[in-house]
Amino acid sequence: MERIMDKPLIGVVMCHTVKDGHPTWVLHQKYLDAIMDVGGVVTALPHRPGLGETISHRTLPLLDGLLLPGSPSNIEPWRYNVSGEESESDPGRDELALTLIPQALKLRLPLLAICRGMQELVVAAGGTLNRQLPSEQVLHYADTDAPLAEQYAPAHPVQLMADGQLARLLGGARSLQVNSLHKQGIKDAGPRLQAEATAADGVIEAVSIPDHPFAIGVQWHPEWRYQDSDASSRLFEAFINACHHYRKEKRL
Ligand SMILES: N[C@@H](CCC(=O)NCCCC(=O)O)C(=O)O
Repeated sequence: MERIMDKPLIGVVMCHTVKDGHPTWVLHQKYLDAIMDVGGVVTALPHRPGLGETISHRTLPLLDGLLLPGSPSNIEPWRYNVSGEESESDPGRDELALTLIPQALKLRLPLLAICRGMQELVVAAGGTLNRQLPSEQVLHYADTDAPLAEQYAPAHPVQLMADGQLARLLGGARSLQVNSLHKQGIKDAGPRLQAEATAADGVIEAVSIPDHPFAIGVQWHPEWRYQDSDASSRLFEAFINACHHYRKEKRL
């Protein structure tokens, strides 16, 4: 039987919002359930502008993995050298995520980045975002008034790169139907990232850092009813396996 101390500890970056006038931390339970179901334990990472570096340095040594979840908020465009205002921002999250990611990459700490999280991985790795994806060829954004099951239903296919990390991890799959709840997306993945999946309009929908044990970002939401999808289950299991491995190596 697995001992308590053998379970990998996964840090999950929180989202900040204002609810009924109260500054509030939010995180959909589905992200935490997926991690705990496959054998991890989670610790929430709230943040504050100005404290990103400190939080990063104090928490990373304790972690065996990092999950960057989705969020309705957007990364402020100045973070990738684009001018303009961002009305749906979460500056503390930008700061923490963009501090944690380079350090996690250096430590070879496993990292799974979902939707906004994948966009953070792109920006941290020197890439840029398209702030408003076109929707003529592929509809990337679901109607937020629709029932959740409809919003998170498979929306379009992505082609997986042959011999890519993701394709390998998904048992050699060549394509995948994915849900789609993002208005922004990758414009230029930058020099460090490997494209792992692409939508029919050419938008890169999944990336990885080559030569890293597990640094994968997906633009879709594998955590949504992950048990019903072989691909999503495999992704979370592979992530936790990498976290187990990291933990073991760290303790040697
Ligand atoms: N705001 C960004 C990122 C989109 C995103 O992360 N959506 C998540 C929706 C809520 C969830 O299920 O966690 C964009 O619009 O591109």
